Amino acid sequence: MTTTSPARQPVKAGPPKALKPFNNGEIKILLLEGVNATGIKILENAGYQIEAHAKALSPEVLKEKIKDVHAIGLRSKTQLTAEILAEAKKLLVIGCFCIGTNQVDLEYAAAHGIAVFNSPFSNSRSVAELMICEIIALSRQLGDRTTELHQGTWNKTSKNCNEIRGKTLGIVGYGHIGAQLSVIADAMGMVVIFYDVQQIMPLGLAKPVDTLDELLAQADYVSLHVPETDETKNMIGEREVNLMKKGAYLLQASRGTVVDIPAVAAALRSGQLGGAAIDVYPVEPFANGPNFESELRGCPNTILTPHIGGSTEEAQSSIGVEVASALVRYVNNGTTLGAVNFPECDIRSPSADSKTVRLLNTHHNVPGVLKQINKVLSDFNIEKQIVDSRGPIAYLMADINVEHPEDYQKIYERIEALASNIRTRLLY
Ligand SMILES: NC(=O)c1ccc[n+]([C@@H]2O[C@H](COP(=O)([O-])OP(=O)(O)OC[C@H]3O[C@@H](n4cnc5c(N)ncnc54)[C@H](O)[C@@H]3O)[C@@H](O)[C@H]2O)c1
Ligand SMILES: O=C(O)[C@H](O)COP(=O)(O)O
Repeated sequence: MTTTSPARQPVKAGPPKALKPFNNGEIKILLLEGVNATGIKILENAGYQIEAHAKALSPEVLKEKIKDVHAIGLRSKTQLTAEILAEAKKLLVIGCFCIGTNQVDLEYAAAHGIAVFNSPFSNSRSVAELMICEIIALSRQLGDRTTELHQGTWNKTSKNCNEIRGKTLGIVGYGHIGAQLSVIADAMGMVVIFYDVQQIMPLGLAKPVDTLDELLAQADYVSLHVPETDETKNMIGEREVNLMKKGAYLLQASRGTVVDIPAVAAALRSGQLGGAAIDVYPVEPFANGPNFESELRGCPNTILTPHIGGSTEEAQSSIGVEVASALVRYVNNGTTLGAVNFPECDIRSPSADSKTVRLLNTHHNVPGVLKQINKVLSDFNIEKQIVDSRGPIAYLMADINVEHPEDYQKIYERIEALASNIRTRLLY
């Protein structure tokens, strides 16, 4: 006789519980630098109180405004230094509605239990397309021709104007943008080489080179796509420009600190560089207006753009959705997936009919912490728990079954009182 074991029944899960903050009251969020309407809508639908500004705020005004908010959304201009963050006593989370996060003191934020999210690749295609446009524009001296004609000068010439087909593009930093640029340039018949500190799979016919110097010596066009770090500061200066082929072109849309501007301006004026397209600067004006000073102004065949690499409707719209959704997930559920300065944790939502309370605890990553936390929680049934660490900080999410709402305050106070505590939240 054969027996068949009964089919394993899935545990019935009801609709997920919409968790509410126990100790934060109404969530207030400050949005700066024209965060896209797609993001604002998601935050409005979450019921948050929103104050949105089209521009960055001065540090003095920001210091005041940040005191009262639980979340802040910004782009590349707003500098969230330790000094400014020190004023932000209620701040839970920062959303960088862009790729770069160098404008935020990430370590200070993590040490104070503030998670930071960004949009790692929603504007990569926009930047890559601008680079392609500029490679051709530099090769045909379009900037100079259009300026001359606007001034009434007809200057029909083919001197030093070239096709890009068969020319060598050297990409420095083969990440999201560099790789995207590589694919398009390859399809347009360029020879692509790249240099990256990591070993990355080449796309199409692209080939890695071992050193930056090697790339500079071989490329007709050098395009920079590295982040701002101590190592990339002034990565392209007088020495590097002189290693480039005479008449080669430089494209810079990474971060302003990566290029030594006076060295590049001198090379453009001497003819060592045949042209440059620069989108980012060591110091960028605080607001739009006639306020841009640079040695690059007036250099030959030099395209200057005001940090617009990622400024397309498509990029801004998807960044709005991506970052606002991450903020809502963190505030409402405690999920840190995608955080750039926090351990990444997530647990399944409890069902709507449960008596689950979710504990979120950022703590110092030291021995014995979990023993202390679980001592507090041991009076209750822990349904799920996850903890992860990143350097000196750790983050714990725990769903606990709590029968009596009067126990919420007790749990909160006892966890907050632990010496290891950085920040505690309860959602119920
Ligand atoms: N101009 C704009 O509007 C605009 C828009 C988006 C991004 N950016 C900037 O572009 C840069 C690149 O963005 P991404 O999304 O491609 O980043 P990414 O993190 O995907 O890629 C960066 C790459 O650079 C490499 N790298 C780091 N240090 C290096 C070094 N010293 N030498 C060589 N390679 C190094 C990394 O290994 C990585 O592969 C960032 O600084 C970002 O802020 C500017
Ligand atoms: O980091 C980025 O994504 C770019 O520098 C674009 O920044 P922005 O959103 O301030 O234009």
